[in-house]
Amino acid sequence: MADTVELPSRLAILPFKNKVLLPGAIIRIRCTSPTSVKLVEQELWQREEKGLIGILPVRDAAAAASETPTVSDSVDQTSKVHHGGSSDSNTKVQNDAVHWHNRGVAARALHLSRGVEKPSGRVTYIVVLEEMEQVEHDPDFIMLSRQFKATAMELISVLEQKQSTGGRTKVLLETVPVHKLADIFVASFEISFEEQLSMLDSVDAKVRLSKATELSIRVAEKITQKVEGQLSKSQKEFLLRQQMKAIKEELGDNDDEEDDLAALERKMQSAGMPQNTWKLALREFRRLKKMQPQQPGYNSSRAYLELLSDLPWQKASKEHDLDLRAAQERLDNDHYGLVKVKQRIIEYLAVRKLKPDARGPVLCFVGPPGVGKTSLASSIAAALDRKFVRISLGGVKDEADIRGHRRTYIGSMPGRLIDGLKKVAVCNPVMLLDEIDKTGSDVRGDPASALLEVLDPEQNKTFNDQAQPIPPPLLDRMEVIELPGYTPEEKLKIAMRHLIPRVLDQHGLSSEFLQIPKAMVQLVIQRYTREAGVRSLERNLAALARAAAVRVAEQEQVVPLSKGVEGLSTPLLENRLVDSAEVEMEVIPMGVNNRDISNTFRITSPLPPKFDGRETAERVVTPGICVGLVWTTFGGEVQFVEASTMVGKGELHLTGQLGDVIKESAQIALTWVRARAADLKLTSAEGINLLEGRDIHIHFPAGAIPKDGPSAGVTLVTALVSLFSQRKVRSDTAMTGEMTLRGLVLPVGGIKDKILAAHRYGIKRVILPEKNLKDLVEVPPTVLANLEILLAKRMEDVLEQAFDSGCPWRQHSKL
Ligand SMILES: Nc1ncnc2c1ncn2[C@@H]1O[C@H](COP(=O)(O)OP(=O)(O)OP(=O)(O)O)[C@@H](O)[C@H]1O
Repeated sequence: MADTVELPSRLAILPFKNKVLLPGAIIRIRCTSPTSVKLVEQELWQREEKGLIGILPVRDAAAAASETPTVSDSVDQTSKVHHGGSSDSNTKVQNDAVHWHNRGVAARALHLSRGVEKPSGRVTYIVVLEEMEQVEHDPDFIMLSRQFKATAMELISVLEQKQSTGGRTKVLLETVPVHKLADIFVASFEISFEEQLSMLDSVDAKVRLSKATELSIRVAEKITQKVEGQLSKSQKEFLLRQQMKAIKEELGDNDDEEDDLAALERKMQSAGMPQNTWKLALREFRRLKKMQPQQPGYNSSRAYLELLSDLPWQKASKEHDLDLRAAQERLDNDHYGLVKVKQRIIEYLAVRKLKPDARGPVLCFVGPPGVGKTSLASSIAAALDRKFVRISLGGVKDEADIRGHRRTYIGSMPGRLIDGLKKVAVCNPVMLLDEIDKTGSDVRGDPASALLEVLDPEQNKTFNDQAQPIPPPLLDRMEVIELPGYTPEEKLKIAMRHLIPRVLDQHGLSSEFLQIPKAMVQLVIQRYTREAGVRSLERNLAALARAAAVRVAEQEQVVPLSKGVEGLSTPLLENRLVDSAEVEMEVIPMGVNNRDISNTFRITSPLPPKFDGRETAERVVTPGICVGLVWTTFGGEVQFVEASTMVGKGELHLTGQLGDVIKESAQIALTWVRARAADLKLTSAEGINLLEGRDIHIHFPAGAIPKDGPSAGVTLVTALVSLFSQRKVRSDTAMTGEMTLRGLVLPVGGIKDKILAAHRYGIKRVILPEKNLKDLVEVPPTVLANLEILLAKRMEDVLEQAFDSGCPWRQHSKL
């Protein structure tokens, strides 16, 4: 820092061409003109102590041309002016043409060196000058200085991001008195001559400080603009923040950022994090406090801490003493049937009651849609008096969706499980991970492995699964509970006891207003739905309720109506069922304005029902078509197989959504039939051997359900034999089973579901592998009573049963 010195009343003036020595700055100049050399010699060189000199800017001729008379080329002249005076350049200068600025600074020579140019022998001086300045003690000045220092720090950070120049400048910040920094900074900026002059003209150091702050912000902005893309946005933000900060400080407002951080800290403290998490959070918080909001990582660090504070570390649903009877009642009230499943749940609850900290099982519900997997999970939650959260994993391909992103990743988000916990806001919910089988894996990692970690440790979770491949190690951690499809009788009971009351309630109706008779529900089940679960049934019932709601609402407005009013017999339910129906419904008396306004009515829709039990008969009209029973993600399904043939090279073509296993089965079937072609004497109506020089095309037409699995073997052979022998298979018969190349019929899975499907389609006869006999115990007797079950050991047995007149094989072969 320059010492404070008494300035002499007269000072020699050195002109400074197009440059300004700003207060606080240090500058190195080279004096070459005879006048300035003389001045330096007199005023500085020949003195013993460090000399003082005045520095006054002068305008270059070109720069001044537009506004002032031409100045001499050589402005390197000296003049004597009163220090600090605002002497008028027009009156005091020797040469009128020179455009002297009216304000300058007093400078002290820090260093002098003399040189002699060769060969001219001209003497030159190099002078290092420092502006002399008085130290201020004004509190406002000190405040402004500090404010400037903060801005300077920010500017340095911006510079650091651009280039690594921070080190030296930072040292400057530490060592140079704050009030001088402004001048030094401004002196180093690339600003216009005019701006420099304006700085110089600000004699008041406080004004200079404010100007310097402003300039620093502008310079930072300029740099920011130069820095490409995304950075510019964050830095602009920073600049705005700085400006806001400066304004706030000016107004004496509290700093927002600090307030925010203080609030975050309070939130963290009250979140009740466990010790190790708390330590981690605290470390992160300290890091955050040191960061500038525009700094990369600030936002993600903050979001992370916010999330940690938001998680329900301590908040739990209160655990009541488990009342097993009440839990059983609850499960029974919510769900019809599902005896085994409910029993398993009660067992689990009993174990929990005896050993509350026991590691609970992860239950994995497997079954077709609409069989109550989700609602059962929510019942478990209700029975446990806990909150319920359903997390859909369908379509998750990225491990980060489960595990969460790395915190430092831009736009990072917590995983779905943590997100679920945050939403449910308690730490002990019943969590349903829905559609776990629908997760896939790709380059972004394997969600299943992340799930494995999640499910392995102490947590009790309920799992919803639709029986597509789940990696074995993951499946290993779960207890699989199957929920098969329902029989029509079970569906009827579910509808009467559960679905109808719920649907009515959802539509603002009650059984007082609307009664849907049993026969009608049966009709809906048989003719309008063909599903393993009850979702479509529920939708149809809801459609009826909506129709009734409209009518009830209309009646409320258009009263009074007497009994038997014609208006009510209009096609109320037309188009209300999924595809309309011929149904009867009763709206029983209800009171509106104390009057009975309703009655019974009948609706007849001209539209045919969706399913009428004739479908299989209609489809199995030509040879080559056969009815198979398959297992898909929708439970058991009836599947039509169509085989046809055309001239070709004996190739096999398969179409439909098929898996590899079915393709293999088709190859085996064809090989088997070919091997027996001679015995079968398979010829077309025209007497051509159908296997010679012909391509075979097999198509699986129904729906867009991907089919895989081996259970189509016998169906494929039957379809081929039917095609080649040109004989129709029985349309009331469906079959399932795999077979070997030698014709042995092998058992297959999903028998119960397949039989339920056959029953839904109105099929009367089912051909099963003999070894599947044991599976029939699972099939409800009401369903079995309506079916003829035929057991097959060899392929010939199947063929024997599939055709009206016995096996074409037997007719043709000697076997
Ligand atoms: N046994 C039952 N008793 C009473 N209601 C049932 C029963 N089974 C299913 N439901 C009802 O059927 C509807 C569909 O069930 P839910 O949504 O739980 O099926 P889901 O098996 O989870 O289907 P998805 O696999 O497609 O999610 C729900 O309203 C549910 O309450």
